[in-house]
Amino acid sequence: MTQATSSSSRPLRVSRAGSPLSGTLSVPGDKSISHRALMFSALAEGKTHITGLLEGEDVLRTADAMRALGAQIVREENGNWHVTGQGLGALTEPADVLDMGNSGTAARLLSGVLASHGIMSVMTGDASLRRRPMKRVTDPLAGTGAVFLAREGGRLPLAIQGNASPAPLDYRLPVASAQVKSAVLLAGLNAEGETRVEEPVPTRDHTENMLRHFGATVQVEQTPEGGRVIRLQGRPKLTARDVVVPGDPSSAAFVVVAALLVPGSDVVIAGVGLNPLRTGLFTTLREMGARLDITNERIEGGEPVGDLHVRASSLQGVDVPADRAPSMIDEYPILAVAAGYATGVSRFRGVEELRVKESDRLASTVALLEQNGVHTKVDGDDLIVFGTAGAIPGGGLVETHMDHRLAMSASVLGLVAQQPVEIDDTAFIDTSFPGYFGLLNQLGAGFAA
Ligand SMILES: O=C(O)C1=C[C@@H](OP(=O)(O)O)[C@@H](O)[C@H](O)C1
Ligand SMILES: C=C(OP(=O)(O)O)C(=O)O
Repeated sequence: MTQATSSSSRPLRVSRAGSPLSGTLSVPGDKSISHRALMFSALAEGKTHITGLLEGEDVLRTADAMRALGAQIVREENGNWHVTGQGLGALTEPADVLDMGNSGTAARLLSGVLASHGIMSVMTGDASLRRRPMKRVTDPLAGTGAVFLAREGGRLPLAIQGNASPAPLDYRLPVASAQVKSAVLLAGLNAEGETRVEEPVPTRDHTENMLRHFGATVQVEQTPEGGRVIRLQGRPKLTARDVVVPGDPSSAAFVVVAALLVPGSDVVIAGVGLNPLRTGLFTTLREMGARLDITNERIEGGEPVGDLHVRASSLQGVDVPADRAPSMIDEYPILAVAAGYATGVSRFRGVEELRVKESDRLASTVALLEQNGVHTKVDGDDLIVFGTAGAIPGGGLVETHMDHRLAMSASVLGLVAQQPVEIDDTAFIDTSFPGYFGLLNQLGAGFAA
Protein backbone atom coordinates (compact mmCIF):
# COMPACT_ATOMS: atom_id res chain seq x y z
CA MET A 1 0.00 0.00 0.00
CA THR A 2 1.21 3.49 -0.75
CA GLN A 3 -0.44 6.53 0.77
CA ALA A 4 -2.71 5.42 3.62
CA THR A 5 -4.16 8.72 4.76
CA SER A 6 -5.16 11.99 3.13
CA SER A 7 -2.80 14.97 3.11
CA SER A 8 -5.08 16.71 5.61
CA SER A 9 -6.03 13.75 7.75
CA ARG A 10 -8.45 14.13 10.64
CA PRO A 11 -7.57 11.72 13.44
CA LEU A 12 -10.09 11.10 16.22
CA ARG A 13 -10.14 9.47 19.64
CA VAL A 14 -13.53 7.96 20.47
CA SER A 15 -14.63 7.17 24.03
CA ARG A 16 -17.49 5.05 25.24
CA ALA A 17 -20.89 6.75 24.98
CA GLY A 18 -21.90 8.09 28.40
CA SER A 19 -25.64 7.87 27.76
CA PRO A 20 -28.15 6.21 25.43
CA LEU A 21 -28.64 7.56 21.89
CA SER A 22 -32.08 9.00 21.39
CA GLY A 23 -34.00 11.11 18.92
CA THR A 24 -35.14 11.27 15.31
CA LEU A 25 -32.98 12.13 12.33
CA SER A 26 -32.65 11.68 8.57
CA VAL A 27 -29.49 10.56 6.84
CA PRO A 28 -28.13 12.11 3.61
CA GLY A 29 -29.32 10.97 0.18
CA ASP A 30 -28.49 7.62 -1.37
CA LYS A 31 -25.05 7.63 -2.98
CA SER A 32 -25.84 5.10 -5.72
CA ILE A 33 -29.02 6.90 -6.74
CA SER A 34 -27.34 10.32 -6.58
CA HIS A 35 -24.53 9.35 -9.00
CA ARG A 36 -27.08 7.90 -11.41
CA ALA A 37 -29.41 10.91 -11.15
CA LEU A 38 -26.59 13.24 -12.24
CA MET A 39 -25.29 10.99 -15.02
CA PHE A 40 -28.63 10.00 -16.53
CA SER A 41 -30.09 13.50 -16.41
CA ALA A 42 -26.96 14.77 -18.18
CA LEU A 43 -27.69 12.23 -20.94
CA ALA A 44 -31.37 13.20 -21.18
CA GLU A 45 -32.85 16.07 -23.10
CA GLY A 46 -34.17 18.93 -20.97
CA LYS A 47 -34.02 20.05 -17.37
CA THR A 48 -34.20 17.56 -14.49
CA HIS A 49 -34.78 18.65 -10.89
CA ILE A 50 -33.18 16.51 -8.20
CA THR A 51 -34.32 16.64 -4.57
CA GLY A 52 -32.30 15.07 -1.77
CA LEU A 53 -29.07 14.64 -3.76
CA LEU A 54 -26.17 13.43 -1.61
CA GLU A 55 -23.65 16.26 -1.41
CA GLY A 56 -20.80 13.93 -0.52
CA GLU A 57 -17.43 14.23 -2.24
CA ASP A 58 -17.98 11.12 -4.39
CA VAL A 59 -21.16 12.55 -5.90
CA LEU A 60 -19.66 16.01 -6.31
CA ARG A 61 -16.95 14.36 -8.45
CA THR A 62 -19.65 12.97 -10.71
CA ALA A 63 -21.24 16.42 -10.94
CA ASP A 64 -17.88 17.95 -11.93
CA ALA A 65 -17.28 15.24 -14.53
CA MET A 66 -20.71 15.65 -16.14
CA ARG A 67 -20.15 19.42 -16.25
CA ALA A 68 -16.78 18.87 -17.91
CA LEU A 69 -18.65 16.74 -20.49
CA GLY A 70 -21.04 19.58 -21.35
CA ALA A 71 -24.04 19.24 -19.02
CA GLN A 72 -25.28 22.28 -17.15
CA ILE A 73 -25.48 21.42 -13.45
CA VAL A 74 -26.61 23.92 -10.84
CA ARG A 75 -27.17 23.70 -7.09
CA GLU A 76 -30.09 25.86 -6.07
CA GLU A 77 -30.09 27.77 -2.80
CA ASN A 78 -32.70 25.46 -1.26
CA GLY A 79 -30.37 22.45 -1.70
CA ASN A 80 -32.15 21.10 -4.79
CA TRP A 81 -30.12 20.56 -7.94
CA HIS A 82 -31.01 20.89 -11.59
CA VAL A 83 -29.30 19.35 -14.57
CA THR A 84 -29.80 20.32 -18.20
CA GLY A 85 -28.69 17.74 -20.75
CA GLN A 86 -28.56 17.83 -24.53
CA GLY A 87 -29.72 14.25 -25.12
CA LEU A 88 -27.98 10.93 -25.74
CA GLY A 89 -24.75 11.07 -27.75
CA ALA A 90 -24.32 14.83 -27.27
CA LEU A 91 -21.56 14.88 -24.61
CA THR A 92 -18.56 17.00 -25.55
CA GLU A 93 -14.88 16.20 -25.15
CA PRO A 94 -13.56 17.26 -21.72
CA ALA A 95 -10.75 19.84 -21.74
CA ASP A 96 -8.91 18.20 -18.85
CA VAL A 97 -8.45 14.92 -16.98
CA LEU A 98 -11.60 13.71 -15.17
CA ASP A 99 -10.72 13.16 -11.50
CA MET A 100 -13.14 10.74 -9.86
CA GLY A 101 -11.57 11.13 -6.41
CA ASN A 102 -12.32 8.18 -4.12
CA SER A 103 -15.35 6.89 -6.05
CA GLY A 104 -15.46 3.49 -7.70
CA THR A 105 -19.08 4.01 -8.74
CA ALA A 106 -18.27 7.28 -10.53
CA ALA A 107 -15.27 5.77 -12.34
CA ARG A 108 -16.95 2.50 -13.39
CA LEU A 109 -20.30 3.95 -14.48
CA LEU A 110 -18.68 6.83 -16.33
CA SER A 111 -16.45 4.39 -18.25
CA GLY A 112 -19.59 3.01 -19.88
CA VAL A 113 -20.77 6.48 -20.84
CA LEU A 114 -17.36 7.53 -22.20
CA ALA A 115 -16.88 4.31 -24.19
CA SER A 116 -20.05 5.02 -26.14
CA HIS A 117 -19.42 8.64 -27.11
CA GLY A 118 -17.01 9.65 -29.89
CA ILE A 119 -14.70 11.57 -27.59
CA MET A 120 -11.26 11.12 -26.07
CA SER A 121 -10.97 11.32 -22.29
CA VAL A 122 -8.60 10.50 -19.45
CA MET A 123 -9.86 9.47 -16.04
CA THR A 124 -7.95 9.32 -12.75
CA GLY A 125 -8.66 9.16 -9.03
CA ASP A 126 -7.05 9.35 -5.60
CA ALA A 127 -4.50 6.83 -4.31
CA SER A 128 -7.27 4.45 -3.17
CA LEU A 129 -9.17 4.53 -6.47
CA ARG A 130 -5.95 4.16 -8.49
CA ARG A 131 -5.41 0.81 -6.76
CA ARG A 132 -8.86 -0.57 -7.65
CA PRO A 133 -9.49 -2.89 -10.61
CA MET A 134 -10.88 -1.34 -13.79
CA LYS A 135 -10.45 -4.35 -16.13
CA ARG A 136 -13.80 -5.64 -14.84
CA VAL A 137 -15.36 -2.79 -16.85
CA THR A 138 -12.83 -2.18 -19.63
CA ASP A 139 -12.84 -5.86 -20.70
CA PRO A 140 -16.56 -5.95 -21.53
CA LEU A 141 -16.63 -2.33 -22.74
CA ALA A 142 -13.88 -3.02 -25.30
CA GLY A 143 -16.60 -4.99 -27.15
CA THR A 144 -18.24 -1.67 -28.07
CA GLY A 145 -15.20 -0.76 -30.19
CA ALA A 146 -13.91 1.78 -27.65
CA VAL A 147 -10.16 1.73 -26.99
CA PHE A 148 -8.74 1.81 -23.44
CA LEU A 149 -5.16 2.53 -22.45
CA ALA A 150 -4.39 1.77 -18.83
CA ARG A 151 -1.46 0.95 -16.59
CA GLU A 152 -0.36 -2.61 -15.88
CA GLY A 153 -3.27 -4.48 -14.28
CA GLY A 154 -5.86 -2.15 -15.81
CA ARG A 155 -5.90 0.52 -13.13
CA LEU A 156 -6.45 4.29 -13.32
CA PRO A 157 -5.29 6.59 -14.85
CA LEU A 158 -7.13 5.37 -17.91
CA ALA A 159 -7.34 6.92 -21.39
CA ILE A 160 -10.53 6.20 -23.34
CA GLN A 161 -11.13 6.70 -27.03
CA GLY A 162 -14.87 6.28 -27.19
CA ASN A 163 -16.87 5.04 -30.17
CA ALA A 164 -19.72 7.19 -31.51
CA SER A 165 -21.37 4.08 -33.03
CA PRO A 166 -20.76 1.48 -30.33
CA ALA A 167 -21.68 -2.17 -30.84
CA PRO A 168 -24.29 -3.49 -28.39
CA LEU A 169 -22.94 -5.90 -25.75
CA ASP A 170 -24.10 -9.31 -24.53
CA TYR A 171 -22.34 -9.99 -21.25
CA ARG A 172 -22.58 -12.39 -18.32
CA LEU A 173 -21.12 -10.82 -15.18
CA PRO A 174 -18.24 -12.89 -13.76
CA VAL A 175 -18.58 -11.01 -10.43
CA ALA A 176 -21.73 -9.82 -8.68
CA SER A 177 -21.27 -6.10 -9.33
CA ALA A 178 -23.90 -3.45 -9.94
CA GLN A 179 -21.12 -1.15 -11.13
CA VAL A 180 -20.09 -3.52 -13.93
CA LYS A 181 -23.73 -4.19 -14.86
CA SER A 182 -24.38 -0.45 -14.99
CA ALA A 183 -21.26 0.30 -17.07
CA VAL A 184 -22.40 -2.22 -19.71
CA LEU A 185 -25.99 -0.89 -19.72
CA LEU A 186 -24.79 2.71 -20.00
CA ALA A 187 -22.61 1.83 -22.98
CA GLY A 188 -25.64 0.08 -24.49
CA LEU A 189 -27.73 3.24 -24.24
CA ASN A 190 -25.97 4.76 -27.24
CA ALA A 191 -25.67 1.46 -29.20
CA GLU A 192 -28.08 0.48 -31.97
CA GLY A 193 -29.97 -2.70 -30.99
CA GLU A 194 -30.30 -4.68 -27.78
CA THR A 195 -27.76 -4.80 -24.94
CA ARG A 196 -28.08 -7.85 -22.71
CA VAL A 197 -26.53 -8.41 -19.29
CA GLU A 198 -26.89 -11.55 -17.23
CA GLU A 199 -26.12 -11.45 -13.52
CA PRO A 200 -25.81 -14.75 -11.63
CA VAL A 201 -26.94 -13.07 -8.39
CA PRO A 202 -29.20 -9.98 -8.42
CA THR A 203 -27.41 -6.73 -7.55
CA ARG A 204 -28.87 -3.29 -6.82
CA ASP A 205 -31.17 -2.30 -9.68
CA HIS A 206 -31.13 1.50 -9.47
CA THR A 207 -29.75 1.77 -13.01
CA GLU A 208 -32.57 -0.30 -14.49
CA ASN A 209 -35.22 1.61 -12.49
CA MET A 210 -33.89 5.05 -13.28
CA LEU A 211 -33.28 4.38 -16.98
CA ARG A 212 -36.95 3.42 -17.23
CA HIS A 213 -37.85 6.59 -15.35
CA PHE A 214 -36.04 8.64 -18.04
CA GLY A 215 -37.86 6.78 -20.84
CA ALA A 216 -35.68 3.77 -21.79
CA THR A 217 -37.13 0.29 -22.33
CA VAL A 218 -35.52 -2.15 -19.89
CA GLN A 219 -36.82 -5.70 -19.50
CA VAL A 220 -35.80 -7.93 -16.62
CA GLU A 221 -36.31 -11.71 -16.38
CA GLN A 222 -35.42 -14.10 -13.58
CA THR A 223 -33.21 -17.04 -14.54
CA PRO A 224 -34.01 -20.55 -13.22
CA GLU A 225 -30.73 -20.34 -11.19
CA GLY A 226 -31.94 -17.26 -9.27
CA GLY A 227 -30.11 -14.68 -11.36
CA ARG A 228 -31.45 -12.04 -13.73
CA VAL A 229 -31.23 -11.16 -17.41
CA ILE A 230 -31.54 -7.46 -18.24
CA ARG A 231 -32.32 -6.29 -21.78
CA LEU A 232 -32.00 -2.66 -22.80
CA GLN A 233 -33.20 -1.31 -26.16
CA GLY A 234 -30.49 1.01 -27.48
CA ARG A 235 -30.81 4.65 -28.56
CA PRO A 236 -33.97 5.47 -26.59
CA LYS A 237 -35.16 9.02 -26.32
CA LEU A 238 -34.20 10.01 -22.77
CA THR A 239 -36.26 12.90 -21.47
CA ALA A 240 -35.69 14.98 -18.33
CA ARG A 241 -37.73 13.67 -15.37
CA ASP A 242 -37.55 14.87 -11.78
CA VAL A 243 -35.78 12.62 -9.28
CA VAL A 244 -36.34 12.29 -5.52
CA VAL A 245 -33.39 10.67 -3.75
CA PRO A 246 -34.22 8.66 -0.58
CA GLY A 247 -31.97 8.47 2.50
CA ASP A 248 -29.08 6.08 2.02
CA PRO A 249 -29.58 2.72 3.79
CA SER A 250 -25.80 2.22 3.69
CA SER A 251 -25.36 5.42 5.72
CA ALA A 252 -28.31 4.63 8.00
CA ALA A 253 -26.48 1.36 8.77
CA PHE A 254 -24.00 3.13 11.07
CA VAL A 255 -26.73 4.88 13.04
CA VAL A 256 -28.73 1.65 13.26
CA VAL A 257 -25.83 -0.37 14.65
CA ALA A 258 -24.81 2.41 17.06
CA ALA A 259 -28.39 2.52 18.41
CA LEU A 260 -28.55 -1.28 18.71
CA LEU A 261 -25.28 -1.47 20.67
CA VAL A 262 -25.31 1.59 22.97
CA PRO A 263 -27.42 0.42 25.95
CA GLY A 264 -30.84 2.04 26.37
CA SER A 265 -30.86 3.71 22.91
CA ASP A 266 -34.07 4.47 21.04
CA VAL A 267 -33.71 6.15 17.64
CA VAL A 268 -35.87 6.80 14.57
CA ILE A 269 -34.27 7.32 11.16
CA ALA A 270 -36.81 8.85 8.79
CA GLY A 271 -37.02 8.38 5.02
CA VAL A 272 -34.54 5.55 4.41
CA GLY A 273 -34.45 3.82 1.02
CA LEU A 274 -35.60 0.21 1.37
CA ASN A 275 -35.00 -1.24 -2.09
CA PRO A 276 -34.92 -5.00 -1.34
CA LEU A 277 -31.57 -5.30 -3.13
CA ARG A 278 -30.08 -2.98 -0.47
CA THR A 279 -31.54 -4.26 2.78
CA GLY A 280 -29.48 -7.38 3.51
CA LEU A 281 -28.01 -5.76 6.63
CA PHE A 282 -31.44 -5.11 8.15
CA THR A 283 -32.48 -8.74 7.50
CA THR A 284 -29.24 -9.94 9.09
CA LEU A 285 -29.53 -7.71 12.16
CA ARG A 286 -33.07 -8.97 12.73
CA GLU A 287 -31.76 -12.54 12.56
CA MET A 288 -29.30 -11.52 15.29
CA GLY A 289 -32.20 -10.35 17.47
CA ALA A 290 -32.29 -6.64 16.63
CA ARG A 291 -35.36 -4.66 17.59
CA LEU A 292 -35.59 -2.89 14.26
CA ASP A 293 -39.05 -1.91 13.04
CA ILE A 294 -40.00 -0.30 9.77
CA THR A 295 -42.89 2.13 9.81
CA ASN A 296 -44.53 4.50 7.37
CA GLU A 297 -43.56 2.41 4.33
CA ARG A 298 -44.23 4.23 1.07
CA ILE A 299 -42.98 4.66 -2.49
CA GLU A 300 -41.07 7.90 -3.15
CA GLY A 301 -39.44 8.69 -6.46
CA GLY A 302 -40.08 5.12 -7.59
CA GLU A 303 -38.17 3.52 -4.68
CA PRO A 304 -39.58 1.98 -1.48
CA VAL A 305 -38.87 4.17 1.55
CA GLY A 306 -39.66 3.85 5.26
CA ASP A 307 -38.74 5.02 8.75
CA LEU A 308 -36.51 2.79 10.87
CA HIS A 309 -37.21 2.53 14.58
CA VAL A 310 -34.22 1.04 16.38
CA ARG A 311 -33.96 0.10 20.03
CA ALA A 312 -30.88 -1.23 21.82
CA SER A 313 -30.90 -5.02 21.68
CA SER A 314 -28.93 -8.08 22.76
CA LEU A 315 -27.50 -9.56 19.59
CA GLN A 316 -26.52 -13.17 18.87
CA GLY A 317 -23.98 -14.43 16.32
CA VAL A 318 -25.25 -15.00 12.78
CA ASP A 319 -24.41 -17.00 9.65
CA VAL A 320 -24.77 -14.76 6.59
CA PRO A 321 -25.21 -16.65 3.30
CA ALA A 322 -23.01 -15.72 0.32
CA ASP A 323 -25.94 -14.89 -1.94
CA ARG A 324 -26.97 -12.10 0.43
CA ALA A 325 -23.64 -10.30 -0.07
CA PRO A 326 -24.67 -8.03 -2.98
CA SER A 327 -27.59 -6.64 -0.97
CA MET A 328 -25.29 -5.55 1.88
CA ILE A 329 -21.85 -5.39 0.30
CA ASP A 330 -20.91 -2.03 1.86
CA GLU A 331 -22.29 -2.99 5.28
CA TYR A 332 -19.87 -5.78 6.28
CA PRO A 333 -17.46 -3.57 8.24
CA ILE A 334 -20.26 -2.23 10.45
CA LEU A 335 -21.89 -5.67 10.67
CA ALA A 336 -18.51 -6.96 11.87
CA VAL A 337 -18.63 -4.43 14.72
CA ALA A 338 -22.13 -5.65 15.65
CA ALA A 339 -20.89 -9.27 15.47
CA GLY A 340 -17.89 -8.38 17.66
CA TYR A 341 -20.25 -7.02 20.33
CA ALA A 342 -22.75 -9.89 19.98
CA THR A 343 -22.81 -13.16 21.91
CA GLY A 344 -21.52 -16.13 19.92
CA VAL A 345 -19.70 -16.64 16.66
CA SER A 346 -20.66 -15.09 13.31
CA ARG A 347 -19.67 -16.21 9.84
CA PHE A 348 -20.01 -13.96 6.76
CA ARG A 349 -19.81 -16.23 3.73
CA GLY A 350 -18.42 -15.37 0.31
CA VAL A 351 -17.19 -11.84 0.99
CA GLU A 352 -14.31 -11.85 -1.52
CA GLU A 353 -15.54 -8.61 -3.18
CA LEU A 354 -14.55 -6.77 0.03
CA ARG A 355 -10.93 -7.08 -1.10
CA VAL A 356 -11.44 -4.54 -3.93
CA LYS A 357 -13.23 -1.69 -2.18
CA GLU A 358 -11.75 1.67 -1.04
CA SER A 359 -9.40 -0.47 1.06
CA ASP A 360 -8.99 -4.25 1.17
CA ARG A 361 -12.00 -4.33 3.50
CA LEU A 362 -11.49 -7.95 4.48
CA ALA A 363 -8.00 -7.13 5.80
CA SER A 364 -8.93 -3.73 7.21
CA THR A 365 -12.05 -5.04 8.98
CA VAL A 366 -10.01 -7.85 10.52
CA ALA A 367 -7.40 -5.31 11.67
CA LEU A 368 -10.12 -3.00 13.09
CA LEU A 369 -11.44 -5.83 15.26
CA GLU A 370 -8.13 -7.46 16.20
CA GLN A 371 -6.59 -4.10 17.19
CA ASN A 372 -9.43 -3.74 19.64
CA GLY A 373 -9.35 -7.19 21.13
CA VAL A 374 -12.00 -8.97 19.03
CA HIS A 375 -10.84 -12.26 17.53
CA THR A 376 -11.47 -13.08 13.90
CA LYS A 377 -10.52 -15.65 11.31
CA VAL A 378 -10.51 -15.55 7.52
CA ASP A 379 -11.43 -18.95 6.11
CA GLY A 380 -11.12 -18.83 2.31
CA ASP A 381 -13.59 -16.11 1.32
CA ASP A 382 -15.47 -16.22 4.64
CA LEU A 383 -14.95 -13.90 7.60
CA ILE A 384 -15.52 -15.34 11.07
CA VAL A 385 -15.99 -13.01 14.07
CA PHE A 386 -15.86 -14.27 17.66
CA GLY A 387 -18.34 -12.15 19.61
CA THR A 388 -17.34 -10.69 22.99
CA ALA A 389 -20.83 -10.69 24.55
CA GLY A 390 -20.79 -6.93 25.05
CA ALA A 391 -17.18 -6.68 26.21
CA ILE A 392 -15.07 -5.27 23.35
CA PRO A 393 -11.76 -4.31 25.01
CA GLY A 394 -10.94 -1.41 22.61
CA GLY A 395 -7.76 0.63 23.14
CA GLY A 396 -6.54 0.07 19.57
CA LEU A 397 -5.35 2.34 16.77
CA VAL A 398 -7.46 1.85 13.64
CA GLU A 399 -5.90 2.47 10.24
CA THR A 400 -8.63 3.43 7.82
CA HIS A 401 -6.66 3.34 4.51
CA MET A 402 -8.73 6.13 2.86
CA ASP A 403 -11.91 4.13 3.52
CA HIS A 404 -14.98 6.03 4.81
CA ARG A 405 -16.81 2.88 5.92
CA LEU A 406 -13.84 1.75 8.02
CA ALA A 407 -13.70 5.15 9.72
CA MET A 408 -17.43 5.14 10.57
CA SER A 409 -17.30 1.51 11.73
CA ALA A 410 -14.35 2.32 14.01
CA SER A 411 -16.25 5.27 15.47
CA VAL A 412 -19.22 3.04 16.37
CA LEU A 413 -16.91 0.45 17.88
CA GLY A 414 -15.37 3.23 20.00
CA LEU A 415 -18.81 4.13 21.39
CA VAL A 416 -19.15 0.70 23.01
CA ALA A 417 -15.55 -0.40 23.68
CA GLN A 418 -14.12 -0.49 27.21
CA GLN A 419 -11.09 1.66 26.31
CA PRO A 420 -10.96 4.64 23.90
CA VAL A 421 -10.28 3.88 20.25
CA GLU A 422 -7.93 5.96 18.08
CA ILE A 423 -8.83 6.44 14.40
CA ASP A 424 -5.98 7.61 12.16
CA ASP A 425 -8.20 9.57 9.74
CA THR A 426 -11.91 10.35 9.57
CA ALA A 427 -11.69 12.80 6.63
CA PHE A 428 -12.94 10.28 4.04
CA ILE A 429 -16.31 10.07 5.79
CA ASP A 430 -17.19 13.16 3.73
CA THR A 431 -17.20 11.03 0.57
CA SER A 432 -20.52 9.40 1.52
CA PHE A 433 -21.83 10.85 4.80
CA PRO A 434 -21.12 14.57 5.22
CA GLY A 435 -22.19 15.74 8.68
CA TYR A 436 -21.88 12.24 10.20
CA PHE A 437 -20.42 13.26 13.57
CA GLY A 438 -22.79 16.21 13.97
CA LEU A 439 -25.85 14.02 13.34
CA LEU A 440 -24.71 11.37 15.81
CA ASN A 441 -23.90 14.04 18.36
CA GLN A 442 -27.49 15.27 18.07
CA LEU A 443 -28.50 11.80 19.30
CA GLY A 444 -26.03 12.12 22.20
CA ALA A 445 -22.99 10.22 20.90
CA GLY A 446 -20.52 12.78 22.29
CA PHE A 447 -17.91 12.53 19.53
CA ALA A 448 -15.13 15.08 19.98
CA ALA A 449 -15.04 15.72 16.19
O1 LIG B 1 -23.57 0.47 -8.18
C1 LIG B 1 -23.35 1.09 -7.12
O2 LIG B 1 -23.81 2.23 -6.92
C2 LIG B 1 -22.52 0.45 -6.10
C3 LIG B 1 -22.24 -0.88 -6.18
C4 LIG B 1 -21.38 -1.60 -5.23
O3 LIG B 1 -20.14 -1.84 -5.86
P1 LIG B 1 -19.88 -3.16 -6.78
O4 LIG B 1 -20.76 -3.07 -7.94
O5 LIG B 1 -18.43 -3.05 -7.16
O6 LIG B 1 -20.15 -4.31 -5.88
C5 LIG B 1 -21.15 -0.82 -3.95
O7 LIG B 1 -20.06 -1.36 -3.25
C6 LIG B 1 -20.90 0.65 -4.20
O8 LIG B 1 -20.78 1.37 -3.00
C7 LIG B 1 -22.03 1.27 -4.96
C1 LIG C 1 -17.56 0.66 -2.22
C2 LIG C 1 -18.05 1.87 -2.06
O1 LIG C 1 -18.11 2.87 -3.00
P1 LIG C 1 -17.40 3.01 -4.41
O2 LIG C 1 -17.20 1.65 -5.01
O3 LIG C 1 -18.31 3.88 -5.19
O4 LIG C 1 -16.07 3.69 -4.17
C3 LIG C 1 -18.68 2.25 -0.77
O5 LIG C 1 -19.28 3.34 -0.73
O6 LIG C 1 -18.60 1.52 0.23
